[in-house]
Amino acid sequence: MSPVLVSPALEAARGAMQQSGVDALWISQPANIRYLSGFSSPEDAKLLLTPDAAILYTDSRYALQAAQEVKVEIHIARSPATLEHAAEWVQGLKVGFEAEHLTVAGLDDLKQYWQAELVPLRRPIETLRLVKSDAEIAMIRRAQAIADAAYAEVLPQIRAGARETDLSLALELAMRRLGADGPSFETIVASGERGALPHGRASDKLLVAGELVTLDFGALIGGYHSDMTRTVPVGEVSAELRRLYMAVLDAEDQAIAAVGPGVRTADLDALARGVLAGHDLAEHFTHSLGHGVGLDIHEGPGLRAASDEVLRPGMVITIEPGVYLEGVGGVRIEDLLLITESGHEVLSQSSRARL
Ligand SMILES: CSCC[C@H](N)C(=O)N1CCC[C@H]1C(=O)O
Repeated sequence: MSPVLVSPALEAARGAMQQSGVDALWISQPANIRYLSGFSSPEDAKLLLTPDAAILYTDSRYALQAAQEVKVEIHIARSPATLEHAAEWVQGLKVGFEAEHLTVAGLDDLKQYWQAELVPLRRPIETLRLVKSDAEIAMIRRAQAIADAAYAEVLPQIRAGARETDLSLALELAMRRLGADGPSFETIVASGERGALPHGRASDKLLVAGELVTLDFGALIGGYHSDMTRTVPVGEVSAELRRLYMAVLDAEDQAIAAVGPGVRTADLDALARGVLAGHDLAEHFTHSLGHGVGLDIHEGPGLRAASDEVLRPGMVITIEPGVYLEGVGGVRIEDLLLITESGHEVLSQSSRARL
């Protein structure tokens, strides 16, 4: 039996377990496993949490790494031996599982190997991750500072003739050199008409004078992400592109000014959409205003119409309005914000272009 664990995250998870009316939790979502155990290769692990045990299951490739990183009990095995071992712990219990992360085959396996009542739960651990601890905020702050520094290094290279992939590589190299474990996600560099692709991966296209280029990137440290976007003119741009840019800047400014504890995320999304409607651009804002950032690049709270979430101090969110016009291009400006007791702090420090 593992020692009684006092990690705040595990304690909170046990609280969530009780509230959901289950005796144990079977965790398969990688960021949730990392959050609860500290294991840095959670894609190849599972976690079982009972009232008096926490067991990380991983395979022999990670035996040493797990012993170095993890404070909970470790069991080295591959499925189905994993499930056979866990079966002894869950016998006769009500076991919650993550409905959004267990495959149909995974659930079949649990039914085959366990004599337990299986209870689907929605986001049992993600809910705990919404509000970050001071240590988590420090990691995200560092990741963002690295992304800002990398952007400052690469900015002079954003000029006519530069290749999108060279800019993405330069950003990723600079972030690694500055201490990142890697990029947060595949860096987006979308210039000219490609700017109409919200997730336009860097291509071999060369930047042309008169275009806008959107760069969306982040750094990863200790599993924590940062996320920011800048749209930059390549030389002089047309009055139409300038109009698009100023409209998005206006939407971002107004949304950021409204961010604070107690604010409904759906209201922020509506506010930004309203600003863009005032510029006749609402139909071109085709995604949500933003999202939480932490161990996952996209996590709660969602800043979208269908969300009923309310901002709380300690949440880290993006504000990222954008407009996308096929055949013309696009603009997105994104900053990373920490919700504080009195309002917010903008964590991303890079200046935005003023056209
Ligand atoms: C592939 S991760 C993309 C990160 C980016 N900052 C982002 O979150 N978005 C870009 C377009 C909208 C938004 C999204 O919802 O993906």
